[in-house]
Amino acid sequence: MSEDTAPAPVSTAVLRAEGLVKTHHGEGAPAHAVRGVDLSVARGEFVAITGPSGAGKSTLLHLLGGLQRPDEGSIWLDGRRTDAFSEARWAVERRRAIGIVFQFFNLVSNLSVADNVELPALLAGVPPKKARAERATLLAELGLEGKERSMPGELSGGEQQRVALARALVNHPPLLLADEPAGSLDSKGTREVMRLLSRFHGRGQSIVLVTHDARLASAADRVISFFDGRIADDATLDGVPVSRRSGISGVLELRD
Ligand SMILES: Nc1ncnc2c1ncn2[C@@H]1O[C@H](COP(=O)(O)OP(=O)(O)OP(=O)(O)O)[C@@H](O)[C@H]1O
Repeated sequence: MSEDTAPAPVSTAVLRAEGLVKTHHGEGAPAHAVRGVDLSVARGEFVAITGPSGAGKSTLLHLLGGLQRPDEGSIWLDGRRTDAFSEARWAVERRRAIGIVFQFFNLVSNLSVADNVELPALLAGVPPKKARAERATLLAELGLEGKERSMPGELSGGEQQRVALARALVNHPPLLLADEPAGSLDSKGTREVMRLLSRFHGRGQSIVLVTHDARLASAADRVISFFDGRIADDATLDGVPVSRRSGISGVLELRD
């Protein structure tokens, strides 16, 4: 059996990482952004990762989503080992298994709202008619009916983030990664994002959310405090450390 097809150590985990290390080599001293992270996220779980600026939160999320490569460590996504994937294989995997939303939406500015949402479905091989139907359902659900023909620049920040959410979810990925999704929104937009994340979570969507915002983090059912490249604390919102809940010290086996 190749490493690629070997089963993940915890079969209920939608995401599992072991021994992740990432150092950035830019100008000046190397930045040890992620210094040895073990993490397991159960299917249907909503995990918030908080911590001070520069702690390494975004780097960790980028590693988990294949947007950056770890220097060391292993990642399993929905049962498949992904850390040795090529760029092309990662691109396919992201379309299938991960939705990602960012602070600044990253919509394609010269495509309409409808096309932005349909594009990932079409790229994944979904028939055009089905992609249109998925898009229509999601945009209606997200309160964006009537905006299909708008261009992203014609929408408010909150509306653009809702389009980004629709685009991230159009292929029904097992995992949604969100990096400061309300970071550029006002309080109304923040509440809206929080409500939507909670709603999708309520339907079983697994979510990993990086945020500075304690209000957003409070929508999650587990909060990881990240500090200096490491997990400093990991607890469910009822205050139970995840290691104690699972009966395993260190890391992190979650629910059945
Ligand atoms: N591409 C890069 N090249 C060089 N250094 C980087 C790069 N990306 C991040 N870093 C550095 O790695 C460290 C962790 O950054 P990261 O963005 O992951 O932290 P963060 O916790 O998400 O911070 P913030 O909350 O401010 O976004 C910082 O010291 C940062 O300057």
